Amino acid sequence: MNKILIVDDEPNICNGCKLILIEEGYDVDTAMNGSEALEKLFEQNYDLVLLDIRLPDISGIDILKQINEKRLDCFVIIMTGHGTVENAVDAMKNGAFDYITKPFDDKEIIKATAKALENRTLARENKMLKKQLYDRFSFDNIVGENHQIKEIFDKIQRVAALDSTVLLDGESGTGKELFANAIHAHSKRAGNRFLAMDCNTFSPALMENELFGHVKGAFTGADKTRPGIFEIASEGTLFLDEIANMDMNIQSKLLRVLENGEFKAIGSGKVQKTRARIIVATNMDLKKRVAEKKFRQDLFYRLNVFPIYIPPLRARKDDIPKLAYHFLKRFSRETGKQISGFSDDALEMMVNFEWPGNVRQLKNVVERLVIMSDTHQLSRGFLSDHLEIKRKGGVPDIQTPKTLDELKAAKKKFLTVYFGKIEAAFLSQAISRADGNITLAAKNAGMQRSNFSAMMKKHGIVADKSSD
Ligand SMILES: Nc1ncnc2c1ncn2[C@@H]1O[C@H](COP(=O)(O)OP(=O)(O)OP(=O)(O)O)[C@@H](O)[C@H]1O
Repeated sequence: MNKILIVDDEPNICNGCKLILIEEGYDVDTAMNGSEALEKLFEQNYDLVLLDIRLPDISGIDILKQINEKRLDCFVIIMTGHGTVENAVDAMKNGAFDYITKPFDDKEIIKATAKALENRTLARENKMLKKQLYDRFSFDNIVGENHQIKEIFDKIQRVAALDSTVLLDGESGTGKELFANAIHAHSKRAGNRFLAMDCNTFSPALMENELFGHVKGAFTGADKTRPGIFEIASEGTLFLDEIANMDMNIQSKLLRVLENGEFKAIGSGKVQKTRARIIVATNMDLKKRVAEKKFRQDLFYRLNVFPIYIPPLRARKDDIPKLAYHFLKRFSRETGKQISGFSDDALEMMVNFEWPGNVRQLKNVVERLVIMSDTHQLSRGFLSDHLEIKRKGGVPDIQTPKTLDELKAAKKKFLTVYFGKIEAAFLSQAISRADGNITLAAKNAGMQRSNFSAMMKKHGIVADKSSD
């Protein structure tokens, strides 16, 4: 039950308000002067204080200042009988949530109280969400004892507080998105949105639309104005993954955003401003892309203000046992299995494995082991069966390449044929698990709906509109 303190030297007001608010189901206390009010405030926890601005001993403003100083977790509504704007403005400046002018009727006091308490609940939830976000991406949940990872933690802590652009560079699965999230969670933007976008998934036209939005009538089908993520994430953080694949035309638009925060929605002549913090990631050598004229040099310099290199897992083998145990604990908890650990030779095998898919691959292997295991300890034999499946399975029917170009073509074919199949299967499974509800499927898969839909489009998967 919400607890309220009414502070007023007029007994009629104190008792009258008390009766009204008790009727409304609140737990109400009163104080007839400033020192009694402070005594009660320091002793008990109140959700809301209705505070008269003029008291015989201490002014309401001074009490308000004490509430702020002592960081008491309550909202304050100032009651002023003198109705001057100055009093009210002064009170609001000192952190009061609202003010009401005497004389007020029952309805006014009930409405003001309900509004303040509703806002207080929201503020509390927001604080809790911020804390959850912070805990999730706190360094305790990012495993890394290796000195290179510790240096990354240090860099992240330094850069998080600023609004600087960060470039995360590392192979796929090394944790770039996890570190981007950690930067956001440790920044002053933590209470605002973190939006991620994969530049690989979108065609240039879709990408421009997603980033900058469009105005009504900008193209066929644009039946209403829709904001892009630069507008939506203006107070938050925007994570652009696989930046090396960004279309050249969009690269120049991104450069403008980075230089002065300006952009234009598709079909609009109006320049808009964004304050979004930008974090980008790449698993390609951006300098090489610049040399190949596939990436703008000026954009590269703009993005390279604060580069963070995340080494592949094989270059930080000392972290493998810790990571393996971290995931073992997590998946054992999730599946309710009692698995005490890995045998020594299983751990040794893991440490010596190359992990081309980095931490993501290790995580997936441990998840599979936990699901399949019926024993208390995971042995080397069991592990090797599950690593072998990966190695034996899926060797594609591609002739051994003789030149570098053929090797590149083979790699492309391999990715298109095999990874495409995995991507399509992943989408179908997610959609069917969510009974055809695309929004839910995207949410469960940990993706933004727009990214999910773009991936569906790429594979020609059509949504069952009736169920979404
Ligand atoms: N140091 C770590 N501690 C705990 N979990 C980690 C760590 N590094 C990565 N992971 C986990 O591994 C998975 C892959 O990480 P993430 O998606 O951040 O990689 P990425 O580099 O962004 O990959 P990609 O380039 O393919 O997008 C995620 O589930 C992430 O939570």
